[in-house]
Amino acid sequence: MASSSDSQLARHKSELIDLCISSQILKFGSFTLKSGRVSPYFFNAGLFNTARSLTCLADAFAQTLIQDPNLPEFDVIFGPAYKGIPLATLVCSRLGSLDEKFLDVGYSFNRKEKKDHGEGGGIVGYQLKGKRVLVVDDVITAGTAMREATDIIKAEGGILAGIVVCLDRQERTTDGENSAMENCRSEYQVPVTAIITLEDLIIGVPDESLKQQMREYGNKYAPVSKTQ
Ligand SMILES: O=P(O)(O)OC[C@H]1O[C@H](OP(=O)(O)OP(=O)(O)O)[C@H](O)[C@@H]1O
Ligand SMILES: O=C(O)c1cc(=O)[nH]c(=O)[nH]1
Repeated sequence: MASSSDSQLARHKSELIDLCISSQILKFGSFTLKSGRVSPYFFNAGLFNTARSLTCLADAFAQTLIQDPNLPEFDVIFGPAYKGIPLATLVCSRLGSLDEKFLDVGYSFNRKEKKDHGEGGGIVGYQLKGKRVLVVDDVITAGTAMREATDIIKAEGGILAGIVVCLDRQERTTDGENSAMENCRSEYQVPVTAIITLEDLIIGVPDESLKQQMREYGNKYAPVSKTQ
């Protein structure tokens, strides 16, 4: 069976894709997304649930961040609830162990429901006020979750520094013609990066009929510039 390591993808991408396929983090069927779109594939980052898979994910985030010539300076890594929470923790810890210049970088996440006892509030971890914030998340589809995350950062007095997601599904926003990633770039004017894209996933998926279903879905929700 061909694996994505036979392709031209960078090693950290192909290893991640192979893991997603072998661990069924990438699933096939019919899935209703946050946007209401019905997708024939689903990336379930909740299944990065072992030390082995988290190590692979941490490697992929770290490679992507460290190799990025446009990597912004940041003080805090923010992961939106829920699936962004372990990602922010993981990436913060991995960067600190790779380079001591990251040792004082903080991590933080929001609560989906505010807590009104104990320490209270909506943010756990490093406070964002006046800090340069890098957002990490599992997947971007129509960009709603990213807007919610950037609104939280703004409301907390943080300064958005950049965005890194594990998977860019390369879809357009629900209310426009541009890709959700492009929309973030132009709206926030910060570096916006993904470890892997739908195109990368299609390379890694061995089954021709699944590849075709992913292409058809991708075309249906592609940014308008890409469909012309
Ligand atoms: O770009 P979008 O169209 O917003 O879709 C992507 C978002 O949807 C999911 O979050 P969700 O809030 O569903 O789930 P979670 O609580 O499992 O993280 C996913 O984790 C992304 O954050
Ligand atoms: O758009 C979504 O809601 C979504 C897509 C996907 O592939 N994985 C996920 O967790 N959410």
